[in-house]
Amino acid sequence: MSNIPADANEHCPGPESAGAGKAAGCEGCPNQQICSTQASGPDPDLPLITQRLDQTHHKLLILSGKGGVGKSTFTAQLAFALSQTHEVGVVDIDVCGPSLPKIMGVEREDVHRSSNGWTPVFVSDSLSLMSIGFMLPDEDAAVIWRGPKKNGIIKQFLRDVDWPPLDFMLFDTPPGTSDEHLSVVQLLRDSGISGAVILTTPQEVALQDVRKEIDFCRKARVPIMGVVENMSGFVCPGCRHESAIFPPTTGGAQALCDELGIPLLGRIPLDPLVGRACDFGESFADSAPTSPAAVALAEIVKRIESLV
Ligand SMILES: Nc1ncnc2c1ncn2[C@@H]1O[C@H](COP(=O)(O)OP(=O)(O)OP(=O)(O)O)[C@@H](O)[C@H]1O
Repeated sequence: MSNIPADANEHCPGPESAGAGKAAGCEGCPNQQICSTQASGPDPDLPLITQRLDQTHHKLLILSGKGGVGKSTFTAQLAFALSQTHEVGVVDIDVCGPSLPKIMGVEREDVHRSSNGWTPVFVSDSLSLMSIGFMLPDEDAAVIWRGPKKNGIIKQFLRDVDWPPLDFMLFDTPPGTSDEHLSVVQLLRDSGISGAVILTTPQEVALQDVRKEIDFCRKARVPIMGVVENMSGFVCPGCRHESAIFPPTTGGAQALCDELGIPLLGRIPLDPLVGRACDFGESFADSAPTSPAAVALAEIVKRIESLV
């Protein structure tokens, strides 16, 4: 069977078999968890998703091991930057903590339905967003859903949304490796994921979790585009002196990337203007184009464009 992972156990029954993840031969296999949580047999909706996304060129997952390292902020700012020259769609699959409507300045918008499906919310002519945040009765409403329901809404975002032709589709994910990650990997199995960008901060505790994300990508066969180190030093807006707020005691993301042979895409400093831009739903490349964070982001955007 061609779709048996290279690192699977010798007696792998096949990731789409009824016994996937549960058969005796699966014991101790590095892919056991991924296989046991997916439904057996190919999802009948995969051809519909592939058809919906056949005008979408590059699909990028934005991942992080820890929460609060700036994944949604980075996704939004990357989307703003790419949309200057490309058509960009963003899918917020952080189902229980959707923050992109606010960070992208469209929190009061509604999703409309037409005969072609749901219309995503347009942040600008070249930037659209789909998030469960648009469907909640109020901004304080909690989404408390188990895996199958999360899988259902992610599927709807891919199968039922009338996405325009896109150069980039970015997926903002929850921290860690959970139901949402497994769902998106399975749902994009046929249409393909171009790569994953992994966000971290310089502390060892965050870097340890990056190793888990890398392991997940390798098991799920998602190409790793590289790592972005966020909150990497603080440049004082007054004297421009750079301080290490989170000192990289073990060498930070650079040492980890060197060890694992993964590109470090760049380092974004802590910058109060970033927090401000998020609170106001703005692009900080527009609101503070000469700030160290905006300059660092621009370099990362160039690297990502060169890697796809
Ligand atoms: N480089 C930065 N400089 C200053 N503030 C930042 C920077 N990056 C992110 N922030 C701030 O850090 C906070 C957390 O960011 P964000 O919500 O993007 O993290 P997250 O990784 O998506 O969190 P979660 O995974 O829990 O959703 C936000 O208030 C954001 O404005």
